Amino acid sequence: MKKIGVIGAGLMGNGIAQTMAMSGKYVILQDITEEALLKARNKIEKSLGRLEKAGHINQERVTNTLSKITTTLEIEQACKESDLIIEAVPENLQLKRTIFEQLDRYAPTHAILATNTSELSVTSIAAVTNRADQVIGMHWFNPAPVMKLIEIVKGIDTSNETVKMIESISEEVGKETVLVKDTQGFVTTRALSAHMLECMRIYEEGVASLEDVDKAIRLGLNYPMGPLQLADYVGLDTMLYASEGLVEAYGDRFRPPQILRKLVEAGHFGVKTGRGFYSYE
Ligand SMILES: CCCCCCCCCCCCCC(=O)CC(=O)SCCNC(=O)CCNC(=O)[C@H](O)C(C)(C)COP(=O)(O)OP(=O)(O)OC[C@H]1O[C@@H](n2cnc3c(N)ncnc32)[C@H](O)[C@@H]1OP(=O)(O)O
Ligand SMILES: NC(=O)C1=CN([C@@H]2O[C@H](COP(=O)(O)OP(=O)(O)OC[C@H]3O[C@@H](n4cnc5c(N)ncnc54)[C@H](O)[C@@H]3O)[C@@H](O)[C@H]2O)C=CC1
Repeated sequence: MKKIGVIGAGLMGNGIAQTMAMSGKYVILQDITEEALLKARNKIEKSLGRLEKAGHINQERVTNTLSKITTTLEIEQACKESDLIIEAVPENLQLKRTIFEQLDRYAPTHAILATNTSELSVTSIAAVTNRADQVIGMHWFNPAPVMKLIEIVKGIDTSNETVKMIESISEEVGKETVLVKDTQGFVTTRALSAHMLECMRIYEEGVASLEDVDKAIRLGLNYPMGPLQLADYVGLDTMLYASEGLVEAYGDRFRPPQILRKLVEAGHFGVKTGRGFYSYE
């Protein structure tokens, strides 16, 4: 697999594009606005700069990586020569199904179509294509260039060959994998949601301040980030979208707390909008 199409250039799409390009893949990154593509390129440059400053890569690798990434507003363009297409648009089943219809139409017949969904049904997304055996969940973690895992989700019709190909390319780009069944929230989103939800409720009930809930989990349980800080980092909009599917599958235990709903209603999505649980302005 040499050419990778990435659909959606947001938080995850730009990190996935960067990771692939750093491993020598040619990447074509697609989004619906020039602004999103520009922002993505800036984020990639910043992230590469960080890695260079930390001594992990040299200037030549930065230049080389950037030269491997092109951008487009046309989904057909992102598909037509790609061996693997990774979708990273917002967490909405209908939107993803519409995108996959197009991926199936424009991608070469050999291409694998992967979704970065956090919890939606890979089987349902695959069902709109004529190549369900070549559709798979490839669930990355934020920040994609740094996090070590890819959670591979095998839909009902995903072939073993497709799983092997995705295991192989994940390893090639420096990631470890786990293989999971196509169930709502897989392993990681289900586990993370339960943890985050309880922490939000603890904060909402006034048991401790925002900072102290985060500090307790960070220092007491040795997590790299506090849960509310992590929620802002992931994006509160994405979390709320993800909660809808989890509530449908598992009921009230995943019902989002009022605080999350209100922040999203106010347009405070976390780091990406400058305000969430915390302020970043
Ligand atoms: C509750 C509501 C209802 C229930 C529903 C909830 C649904 C929840 C659904 C969630 C759905 C979406 C999430 C998902 O699908 C999966 C995820 O991605 S979950 C999030 C996973 N990520 C984490 O948990 C991150 C945790 N944080 C960390 O690991 C670290 O804090 C982090 C690596 C981000 C930063 O490290 P830190 O030590 O804190 O800071 P440094 O600045 O020192 O960085 C360390 C190291 O890493 C390099 N680096 C960091 N970021 C980048 C980057 N973007 N690009 C390049 N490099 C980066 C940095 O340079 C440092 O390198 P050194 O070599 O150590 O210098
Ligand atoms: N935020 C996170 O930490 C993680 C998110 N995910 C999943 O990755 C996917 C994307 O999430 P984020 O990158 O956080 O979202 P985001 O909101 O940062 O980015 C989504 C991007 O998709 C673009 N987009 C919207 N409609 C589109 C269309 N029709 N065609 C092409 N592009 C379109 C948007 O303009 C935006 O740039 C979701 O499924 C999410 O659940 C998975 C792992 C971690």
